[in-house]
Amino acid sequence: MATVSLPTINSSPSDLRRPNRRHSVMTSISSVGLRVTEWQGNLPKVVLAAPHGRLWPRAMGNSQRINSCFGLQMEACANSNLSKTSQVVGFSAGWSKTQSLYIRQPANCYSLPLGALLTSKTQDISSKPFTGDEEIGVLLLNLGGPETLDDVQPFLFNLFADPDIIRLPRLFRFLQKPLAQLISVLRAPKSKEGYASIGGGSPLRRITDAQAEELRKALCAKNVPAKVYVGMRYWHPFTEEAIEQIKRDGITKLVVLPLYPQFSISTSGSSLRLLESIFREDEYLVNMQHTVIPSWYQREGYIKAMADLIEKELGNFDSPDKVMIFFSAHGVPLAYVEEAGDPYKAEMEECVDLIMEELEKRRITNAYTLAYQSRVGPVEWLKPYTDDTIIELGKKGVKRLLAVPISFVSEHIETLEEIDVEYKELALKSGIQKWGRVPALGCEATFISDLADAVIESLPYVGAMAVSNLEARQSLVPLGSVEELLAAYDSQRRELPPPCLVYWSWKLQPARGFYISGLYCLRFAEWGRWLIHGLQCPVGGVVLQWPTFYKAATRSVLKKAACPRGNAQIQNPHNSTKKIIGR
Ligand SMILES: C=CC1=C(C)c2cc3[nH]c(cc4nc(cc5[nH]c(cc1n2)c(C)c5CCC(=O)O)C(CCC(=O)O)=C4C)c(C)c3C=C
Ligand SMILES: [Fe+2]
Repeated sequence: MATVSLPTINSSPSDLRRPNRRHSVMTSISSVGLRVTEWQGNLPKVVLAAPHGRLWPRAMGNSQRINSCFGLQMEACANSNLSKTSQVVGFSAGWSKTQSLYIRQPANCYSLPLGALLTSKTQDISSKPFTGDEEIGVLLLNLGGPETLDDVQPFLFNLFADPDIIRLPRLFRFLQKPLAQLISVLRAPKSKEGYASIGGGSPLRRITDAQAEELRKALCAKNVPAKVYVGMRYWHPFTEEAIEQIKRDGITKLVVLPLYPQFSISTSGSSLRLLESIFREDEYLVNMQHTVIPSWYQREGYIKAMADLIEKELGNFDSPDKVMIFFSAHGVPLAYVEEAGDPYKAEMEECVDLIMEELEKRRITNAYTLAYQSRVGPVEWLKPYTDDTIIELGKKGVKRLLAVPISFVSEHIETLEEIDVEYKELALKSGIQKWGRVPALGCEATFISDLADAVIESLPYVGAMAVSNLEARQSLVPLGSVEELLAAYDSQRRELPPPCLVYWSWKLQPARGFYISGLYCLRFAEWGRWLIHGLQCPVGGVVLQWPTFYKAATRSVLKKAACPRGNAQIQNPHNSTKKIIGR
């Protein structure tokens, strides 16, 4: 349990007009899924992202999920008189692989009163036009794609230069750009072939621009005039360009909406980290009120829109009920999920469950499966792989397959080339007789309207004061400012079991009498990496960073001590003092 101090927030009309960084921090605290569970004296104890029902095997399904919904509900009721001023927040951020960062409203809770709140909240807000001094902006974050074949290599360079895509140990970060240059040059020919086969470039910019325009119209129709911006991570229009435009337009309230339904460190996480660094350096942005909708795969509108598309495509098969529904998600390296705690896999599995539940309500009970595509490089990625699964299904005698791209809402190279060409060919070779593919959502009306609702529901929390109505807060989509979102994300990694003892002494006497002795300090750092934070050097007092040298040894010692993911108690070999390293 760690505590952080938060500034006291006093609300006044001028505070509301003039955005204040502290407000933004407070908003995010309320938005990322922190909530008061009990009172310590007159201070609320706020717990981050309580466990919620997810990933129950479908056979266990509904009853257990509903229990967890009631858990949320009961807490909400018990604490509905939350103070407007919070000064100390205790983080108790238990994290497991199947937990996600944010409190969310499982879709099958919509029939509960909490769900009713969600709907009425949206209506309340949208019936009042947003007028006055506020300039509302929505920033859509996306990956970006090369528009011509000449763009392919520099696009790939930008992608591989991102430390959230190729995650090097800190000591080797200086190699990031040379490595990105090398990999991008080596990969460019293969990628160019792919882009050439889909018309010479990625359609992503065109589609995302169209989505932005449709979202603007949908917001306007719901009485919320807003400007909608597109910020791409690896190609034009870059996020930095979008931010410049946001400043020129004098936006005072910004909703950040990644166009990835599920959160991953490598996609939304990377874009948010970039935003965090841009925000930090810019006076205007530091003071601009903002909030983030980190993932939205569980929204009813999105789930229904996906189910509509699947239902429609099933209709194109001769025996729709005999079709295997094949969800294919973009993969990530396994270490992202297993070591870095990326919620991507858990969110993906829950998303598939929710879509299948929606289909079941429509009496569509087809067999289905989920696999991961598009792996790059030599490391292990999330399994099962799409290609292996197709071959296996063919062997098992499956004859009809409907591919559903699930991690992305626009057509792009991985739907148009990888699924439509490569996987289809593989499927036909493997014995599948009829192949179909669900289109990406694009500008589908139900989907855009739901995105607009998500934005509208988030508006009261953009730079708002601490929220007094916890139930209302919980009925919203999960939100948070970039800064706090990431802080919460990181803090969860550091919630560790009790410490165990680790002792090392290390001596090195290289040439020229240079003498380093004593491993001094070891800690379990963010992203699940073991980092050694310094080697004491009696000669000259130099502190060296040595992240990888002891990694394997550390693991094995901690494993022996039955503390495989615990924090460590370090004994200084020079003076026998002990130090608990961790949070
Ligand atoms: C949820 C979506 C995505 C995740 C997760 C993701 C992770 C991820 N991707 C790479 C490497 C590449 N991705 C490439 C293209 C690409 N990736 C996504 C989405 C996700 N990536 C999209 C939508 C696109 C296509 C954009 C377009 O131009 O249409 C590419 C380039 C294409 C190619 O050469 O295959 C690479 C490379 C990694 C390493 C990664 C996780 C660590
Ligand atoms: Fe990718």
